[in-house]
Amino acid sequence: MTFETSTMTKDPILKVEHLSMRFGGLMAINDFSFEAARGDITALIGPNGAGKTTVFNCITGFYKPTMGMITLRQRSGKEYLLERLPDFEITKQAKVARTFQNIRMFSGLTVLENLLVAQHNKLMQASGYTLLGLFGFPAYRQASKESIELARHWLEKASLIDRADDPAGDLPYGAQRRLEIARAMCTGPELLCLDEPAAGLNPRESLALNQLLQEIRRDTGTSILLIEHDMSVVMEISDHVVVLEYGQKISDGNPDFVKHDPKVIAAYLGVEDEEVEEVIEEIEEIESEQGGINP
Ligand SMILES: Nc1ncnc2c1ncn2[C@@H]1O[C@H](COP(=O)(O)OP(=O)(O)OP(=O)(O)O)[C@@H](O)[C@H]1O
Repeated sequence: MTFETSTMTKDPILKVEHLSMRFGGLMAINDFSFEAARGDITALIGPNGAGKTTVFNCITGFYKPTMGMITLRQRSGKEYLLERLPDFEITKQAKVARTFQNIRMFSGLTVLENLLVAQHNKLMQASGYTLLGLFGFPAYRQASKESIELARHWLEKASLIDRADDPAGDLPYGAQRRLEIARAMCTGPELLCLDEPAAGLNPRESLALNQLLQEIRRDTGTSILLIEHDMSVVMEISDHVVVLEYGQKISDGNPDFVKHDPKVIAAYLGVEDEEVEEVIEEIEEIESEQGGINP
């Protein structure tokens, strides 16, 4: 289950090139390009309505972009042009998993059952897609055993093992968010896309989320792309931050670079360019007093 960090390369797993998305008269994304490195946690941030979810929806196949190329390169070297694939193939073949801004799970099923449902494709394949296969094939029995083991593994990682037999809908909000991530991990993704995973979490739940994501990166080498408004999460766990404003990229670099970038500060605070220097000075003062800032 562990990934050899020594074999981890910094080649891009995802390349988004000249992406544009038009909704009628609105150009929601305009000639947007960025790369996410394999094994990194890359954060996509920006003010409300900047276009972050639209970019996610293009990557995961919910929208077909008006223009542009989205290339996913797996560890094996196999490449997929995501803008040409239907969404189910993006999950199944290209191995991109996602979670949503609003939690989506089977709340009447148990926590464990939610993770087994996520492995449905693998189990059906092992059954040979026949009823007889479901009952008779040793391959199915083996796959079924492996699915339960994988589910238990991710329940432990997400600190949910004690709740395995409870209905998913009974879990507290932060635990439901971790369940969504555990469920996505059960599909064995190469790229995990998380849409605002920290939304609505209290500080303790937020810390548990940070730890889970860092563990996923460290132990599996899975690349993570996340949209997040909570800057404490972004700055704490990201290797790379890309900033969008009005559908265009305004900054791209490591968290330290981005949080001091005048363009980012101006975008978040809505101040004029000439006021930015003044604001940076104020922020630096606060930073030296408190030991950390958010743009
Ligand atoms: N299906 C759609 N049809 C029409 N306009 C849309 C659609 N989806 C998004 N938009 C518009 O595209 C722009 C970007 O929206 P998007 O949801 O991608 O921004 P966001 O950065 O994710 O915002 P937030 O942080 O508030 O979630 C907005 O002006 C939004 O109203």
